[in-house]
Amino acid sequence: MFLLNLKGAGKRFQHEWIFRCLDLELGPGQQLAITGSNGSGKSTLIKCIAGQMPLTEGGLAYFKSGNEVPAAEFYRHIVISAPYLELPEEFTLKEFLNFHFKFKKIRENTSLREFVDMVYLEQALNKPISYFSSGMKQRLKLGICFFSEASLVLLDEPTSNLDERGISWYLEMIREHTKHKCVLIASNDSREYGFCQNRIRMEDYKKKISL
Ligand SMILES: Nc1ncnc2c1ncn2[C@@H]1O[C@H](COP(=O)(O)OP(=O)(O)OP(=O)(O)O)[C@@H](O)[C@H]1O
Repeated sequence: MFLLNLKGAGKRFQHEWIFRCLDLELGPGQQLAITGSNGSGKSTLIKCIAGQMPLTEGGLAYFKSGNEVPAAEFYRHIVISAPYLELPEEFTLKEFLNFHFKFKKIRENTSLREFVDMVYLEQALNKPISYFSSGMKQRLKLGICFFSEASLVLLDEPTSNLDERGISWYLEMIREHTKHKCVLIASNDSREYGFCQNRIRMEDYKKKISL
């Protein structure tokens, strides 16, 4: 059993509060859409939850089987796909997958062969990632999220660079492969998050301070 808990969370850059007073509690099988206009702080919140950026105030905690996970161990339970995260371009797909799945276990009963079929990259196994199209890179980033063993899946703009087939594929993957995970989606496109039971708008957590 996994639990993500944010209490009174706030983030400020210099003098500007991006969000404040944000409380969240999410567990397995729950999906949260983080919506808001450009620059409202969706990616900033995702980065804070991923442990890539510290909160300015408030608390962030993960619990696994009732025990709090130490901050230094968060990354073991999290997978993230975001436009600002780069893939190692000099690796071939095969080299990258062998490397990645050394650190994050591939989902039980899934082989590398099945993985590449699922993300329809079977023709690209020996191709350097630098030669991938932007859609191929996006399917790889998302596939890593869907097929790694992790309780918390963070997706920032998940269908960017995907065509209609890719978007249908994304929705099917979400349906079939995230049932018992906690999924957070930062997005402005309702097709990406229409299925989420929980939604927040970043504007509701914006409080500027005057100095
Ligand atoms: N490292 C940083 N230092 C200072 N300001 C930052 C930093 N990162 C983000 N910001 C600012 O925080 C605000 C929120 O940015 P963020 O990227 O989180 O928004 P967003 O909702 O994801 O936007 P978009 O929909 O355009 O992707 C913006 O005003 C941005 O300029």
